[in-house]
Amino acid sequence: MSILEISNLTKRYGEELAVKDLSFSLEQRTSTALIGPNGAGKTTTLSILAGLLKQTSGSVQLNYESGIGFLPQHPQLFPWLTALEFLEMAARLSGVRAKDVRRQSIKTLEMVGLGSAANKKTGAFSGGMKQRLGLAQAIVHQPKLLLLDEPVSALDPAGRREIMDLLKSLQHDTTILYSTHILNDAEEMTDQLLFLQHGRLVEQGSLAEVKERYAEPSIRIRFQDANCASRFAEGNRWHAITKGASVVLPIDENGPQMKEVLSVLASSAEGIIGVERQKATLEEIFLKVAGAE
Ligand SMILES: Nc1ncnc2c1ncn2[C@@H]1O[C@H](COP(=O)(O)OP(=O)(O)OP(=O)(O)O)[C@@H](O)[C@H]1O
Repeated sequence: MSILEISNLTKRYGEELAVKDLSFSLEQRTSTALIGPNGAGKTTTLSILAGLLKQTSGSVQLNYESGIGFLPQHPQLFPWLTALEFLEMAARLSGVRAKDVRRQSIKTLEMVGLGSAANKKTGAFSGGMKQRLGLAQAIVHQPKLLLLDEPVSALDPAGRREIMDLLKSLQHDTTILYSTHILNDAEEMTDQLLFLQHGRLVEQGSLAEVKERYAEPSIRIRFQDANCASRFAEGNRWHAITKGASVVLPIDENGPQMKEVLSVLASSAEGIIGVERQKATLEEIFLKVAGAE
């Protein structure tokens, strides 16, 4: 069952059309990545869904009663409060029962890796710590729907890893819609991908579907080192692209040219480690989708 249905959502800021005729739905307990370049309309969409902004037209239908958790792109924390004071306030505002506020706040701070900073003032927090506390206020009341605007962009790789793992652990009973610029993260946790460009949905589907749609037949030949790779690529007739110690050939592994490539590899190339089918990364697909507009 879908938990949220968005139909023909449009938002204008005066003359500026920030979101155009957007339709999609979120199935229960799935995660959806909203990706797109700067100004694509991600924040506008999430803010409408969170009820902070009113759409110009179109509908948002929420098919359940319980609350929503929202992490804005730049969470407002009160610098004079400690992390625990802030989170207790957020817990009360989002309807956590008075007797559970303290326990639930401490538990949530621990979940986001801020257990030892509970009594520090948020004014002294680093960007990453602020992001974690922002996430804590979004999940402190255990919402069934989480809307997260760039949840990991302010974090370093280790912090991103930790928060992605936390989000994945929430997935079993939460529906998550998050925007991100970091395509590796989207690749890691997503049941549905939504590509926004100039406010329009330009591509949509599961990661596997989208990858299949943009898959271009090619093979990657891995060599011991970059010298072997460039020697093989030199003067070749397959439009080879050398990438470090690998050579990518834009040919179909099941096509007629493959036999020829294999016979050259068998007879002359040194330092070959392996041959594999080349898979498109989300980054490459994103550039293609964005470039095609
Ligand atoms: N309050 C506003 N008034 C006027 N125009 C706005 C306002 N907020 C956003 N816009 C415009 O709407 C468009 C979409 O902006 P939005 O912030 O939703 O994009 P985004 O995908 O979240 O971008 P980013 O990745 O940079 O956060 C942009 O062209 C932006 O300039």
